[in-house]
Amino acid sequence: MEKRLEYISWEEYFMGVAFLSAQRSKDPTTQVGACIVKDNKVIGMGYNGFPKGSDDDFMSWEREGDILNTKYPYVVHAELNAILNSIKSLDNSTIYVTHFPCNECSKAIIQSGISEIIYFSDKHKGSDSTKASELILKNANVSYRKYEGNKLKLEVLFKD
Ligand SMILES: Nc1ccn([C@H]2C[C@H](O)[C@@H](COP(=O)(O)O)O2)c(=O)n1
Ligand SMILES: [Zn+2]
Repeated sequence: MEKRLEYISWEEYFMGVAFLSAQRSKDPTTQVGACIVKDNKVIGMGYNGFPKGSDDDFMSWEREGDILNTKYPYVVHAELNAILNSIKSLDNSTIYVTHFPCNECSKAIIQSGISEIIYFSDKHKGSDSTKASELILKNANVSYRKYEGNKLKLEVLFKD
């Protein structure tokens, strides 16, 4: 029998895990996922959400109004969750993210030892946060590039 040819590439696989992780997010507007990989093994995953133990029904997902009544001061970003959830040293690892990291996450990525970022969306390109990320990542020699896989959709069928 010939080997199966429809298998997905490593890049498609790990970006797929990042997008699957994003599906755990309860943010009604933007779901972000991250997957940290070393030697082709997943060593951390995360998605954006309120801190562990927070009462989801008490917290607000608002985007506007009094800052203290919005989600922004409280939500833990996907990249930081992936770093905090990781199971071993992140030195020279790669983080796959559904969205280009903000400047706060970029700082955490640099400090954790991650050396490469592969992102899918850069919809906030040109914003101050993205500009600051680009500057600080370049300065710290953390490389970043857009996803280059062919797949833009992966179907996961639960079957026998
Ligand atoms: N690097 C990032 C940037 C943002 N997020 C999260 C934080 C929020 O839950 C959401 C953005 O919400 P929006 O302003 O689009 O309503 O994305 C993240 O996890 N990582
Ligand atoms: Zn962030």
